[in-house]
Amino acid sequence: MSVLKQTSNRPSANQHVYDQPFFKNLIRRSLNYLSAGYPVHYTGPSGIGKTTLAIHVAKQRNKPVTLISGNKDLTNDDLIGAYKGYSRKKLNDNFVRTVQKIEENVTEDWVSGHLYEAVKHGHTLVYDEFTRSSPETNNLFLSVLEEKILPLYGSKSKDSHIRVHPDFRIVFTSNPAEYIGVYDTQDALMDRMISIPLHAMSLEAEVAVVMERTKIRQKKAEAIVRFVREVKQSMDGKEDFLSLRASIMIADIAEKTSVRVDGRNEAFQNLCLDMTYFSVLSVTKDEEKARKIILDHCKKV
Ligand SMILES: Nc1ncnc2c1ncn2[C@@H]1O[C@H](COP(=O)(O)OP(=O)(O)OP(=O)(O)O)[C@@H](O)[C@H]1O
Repeated sequence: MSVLKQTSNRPSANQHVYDQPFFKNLIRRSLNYLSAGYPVHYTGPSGIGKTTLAIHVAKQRNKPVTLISGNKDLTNDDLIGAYKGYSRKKLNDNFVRTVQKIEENVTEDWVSGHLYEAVKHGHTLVYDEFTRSSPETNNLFLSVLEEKILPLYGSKSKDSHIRVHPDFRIVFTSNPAEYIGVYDTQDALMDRMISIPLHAMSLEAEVAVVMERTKIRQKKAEAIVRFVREVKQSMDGKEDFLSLRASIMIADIAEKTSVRVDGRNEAFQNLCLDMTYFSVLSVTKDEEKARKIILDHCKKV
């Protein structure tokens, strides 16, 4: 689990990607839902920008942002907190030389969980890939969303719960249920959030992201994005294969290692092959065909 705390709302590097009408509208709606008290949930295939968008939206609320990544090992102790470790106090009273009195005090120390802190102090929580955590762990969120309390189950705390701060909000993200390592989402939890399906970005938005992330020039970024999209299209446009990350990696490596972005350049062909071959092969299952598809599209660059 990772936690990110952010108090400032500096304009982020990806600001101009989100200035596009599609994102502007989506971000405005999301902020409205959050301010009305509803959690927002972005769902969609891997690598289309859900986490980046969720963090961007969360930052817009001008409250500290806490990021929790869902995983099967996430426990109530991680979320709520627990008494861990020991503090030991030893008093050696040797005032009278012949008499020795030793007093020992052992206490457990409370370590707050990330959800506890976020709920208590009114953070905006980004719960990334929440369906990778077990449904038992996610049950905690039912009480948080419905009763506005965080129950302190099994924490040995003398309090049974803490109240949710009125500013506390959650932005969830998830991959579709057919992904490996994803649990079925509980209807009760889904019922309490506003789920917005995200699909691949427009060409312009993808080019803007690639330029943002790699500082590559627009023409080269566009050529790379087009190449990846065309390969994807030749696989019936399967959404969850060859994400934006492939374009970012090709552009990044081409920039850092001075590979000329040109379909006739063998080094660029090899780069395109290395970045996409495994994904294409996983769909075609035919090595020759996979190579041909990639090289045919690469040579058009
Ligand atoms: N608006 C943006 N500005 C800059 N980079 C972006 C933007 N959106 C996405 N990216 C980059 O695209 C890549 C994929 O984005 P992200 O991790 O947010 O996708 P995701 O849908 O959450 O993926 P996953 O489901 O695999 O976690 C990352 O490298 C991210 O930094």
